[in-house]
Amino acid sequence: MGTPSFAIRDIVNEDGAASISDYGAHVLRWAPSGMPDVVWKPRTIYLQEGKAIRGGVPIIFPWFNSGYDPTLAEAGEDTPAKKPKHGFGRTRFWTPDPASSDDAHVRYTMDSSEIDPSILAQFVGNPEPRFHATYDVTVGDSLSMALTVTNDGDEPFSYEAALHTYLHVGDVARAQVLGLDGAEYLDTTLPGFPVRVQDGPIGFDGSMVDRIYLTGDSADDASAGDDRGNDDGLRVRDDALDRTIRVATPGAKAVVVWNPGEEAGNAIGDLEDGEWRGFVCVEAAANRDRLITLSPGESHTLGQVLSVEE
Ligand SMILES: O=P(O)(O)OC[C@H]1O[C@H](O)[C@H](O)[C@@H](O)[C@@H]1O
Repeated sequence: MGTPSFAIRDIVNEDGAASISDYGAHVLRWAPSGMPDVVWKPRTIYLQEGKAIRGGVPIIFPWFNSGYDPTLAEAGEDTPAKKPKHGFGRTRFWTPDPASSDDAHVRYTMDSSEIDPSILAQFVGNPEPRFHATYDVTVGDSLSMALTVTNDGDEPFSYEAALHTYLHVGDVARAQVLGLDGAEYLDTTLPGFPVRVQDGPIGFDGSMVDRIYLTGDSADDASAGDDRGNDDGLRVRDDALDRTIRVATPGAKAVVVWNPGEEAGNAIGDLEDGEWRGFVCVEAAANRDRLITLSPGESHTLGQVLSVEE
């Protein structure tokens, strides 16, 4: 195998087109044929080892933000901050698997033997986890992403994960996230992350929105058969581009919704002023006390499927 490089793979077929970076196994953009991009990319993409790529679909693994240990939380203690922020999944070169890739599909792998033991020691419940991870991206008129982690060791371990998808919208002020009405969420913009209940669609007024929706096994399950207008599932309505993006989250236990708003958005070093208006992040997640625990030999797949409503 050669030295890892910042290779970018373009997947183009008659139904859609995507670009994927080996660094981070990071989907940089995706659009169904003839449509504006659905997965958002900033005007400039900075590729630098050790730094996360902005936009696209960062893989958050094996902890979210600075990490969360439920045992410590139950004991009333803070989890010591883990580094790097959001885990190492987005700042590693993943290994492409050409034998399992074609003009619609790319597979990447990563093995715990490639990771520094001092970083692995930060896993919840097991300082010496052994695992392999597989990331499958399927490109067409929908985009499917699936992160599968398998416990190859003799002891259980736990991890948090998210597919931190930046969805392109014409103007976030004219966009709404639908399908979470009545769902409980942690408002992580406030001290202590108070639990709130979503009332109606989620809108964006230029202040930061940063929420973890406690949807259960999937957002679709959470909204099944309810009478609050959630029956059509999780989606983003974009009045500026006059379209609706559907977001399925198989294997997720939470959904994170994030837009930094004006002040924090303009302060992000790898974004130009005003670029925060062009996206909303809707993330298939398993984080906080909804993390995933794998027994020896067990696997879990966290997925996200995007499509544009006809
Ligand atoms: O700037 P990043 O490290 O990519 O993090 C961006 C954002 O990710 C998630 O959506 C978190 O909920 C936010 O708290 C965080 O600010």
